[in-house]
Amino acid sequence: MTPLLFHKYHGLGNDYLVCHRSVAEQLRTEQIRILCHRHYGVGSDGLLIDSGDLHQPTLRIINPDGSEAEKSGNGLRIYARYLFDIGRVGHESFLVHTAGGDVHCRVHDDPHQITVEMGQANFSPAALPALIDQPEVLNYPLKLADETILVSLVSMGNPHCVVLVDKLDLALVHRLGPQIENHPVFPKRTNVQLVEVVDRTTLRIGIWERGAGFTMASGSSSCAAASVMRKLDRVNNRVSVNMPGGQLQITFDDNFQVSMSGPVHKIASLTLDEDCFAGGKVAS
Ligand SMILES: N[C@@H](CCC[C@H](N)C(=O)O)C(=O)O
Repeated sequence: MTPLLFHKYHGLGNDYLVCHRSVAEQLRTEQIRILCHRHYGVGSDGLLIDSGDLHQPTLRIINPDGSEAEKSGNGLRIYARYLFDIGRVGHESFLVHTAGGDVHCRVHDDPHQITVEMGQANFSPAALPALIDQPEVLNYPLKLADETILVSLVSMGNPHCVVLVDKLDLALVHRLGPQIENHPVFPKRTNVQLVEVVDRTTLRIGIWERGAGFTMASGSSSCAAASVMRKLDRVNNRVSVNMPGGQLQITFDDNFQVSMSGPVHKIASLTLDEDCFAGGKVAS
């Protein structure tokens, strides 16, 4: 049996455990839930699985509820830094395969700083998917249990539902997040962002992640929120996105190709004790 070796990193407080495919293959979904649990396990906002392919880095992203995500912005920055730390890449730009599309990553001279070319923001609801028969969904009235809110949809390779608010209130993120995440219009659920426009170069966002809940930061959410605000002409093509965990820089070209830059820090390398899986059961 391969030792259960993990490497823990965070990007602005959005924390992930990274492991090799041979380690992940030993884990059942229920065990991943325990591993990511903050009391029964090591605790993380998800698991990043490295294919170990020396020629073509390939990343799988597992949410803490055991579901699989197509893409993750902070996950990609962390994966890039992990590949740098183990000597598989240097400072040159390199390609990573994800289920949500190929991206280019670059570790800066200061290896805490990483840029990911996240690909093109896709405003078609079919891309999320969302069951709304329109070419694009901007400020669409979505009916919730007790209210109707205006939402805008975008796929960054993974699904996002963006809600523009006058003033960001994190309690509202906790109240609306799970309702929107699990709304029947989203057959594969969705990530959710509440967005306050501070000015044409600055956003504040609160995030509710699919399969993870409230998180301190999210890279794909920052790209999604900035893309929708760009589409609505509320921001310029360079935007600072502020989250409870800190700030990411997002830039666009004229075709909505999105670039994201921000920090990553390593927390620890650790070997999991199998006893971890004997002591807890996490609700699915
Ligand atoms: N934290 C991530 C997003 C992770 C995946 C997401 N929960 C999903 O299910 O799509 C980020 O930084 O982008």
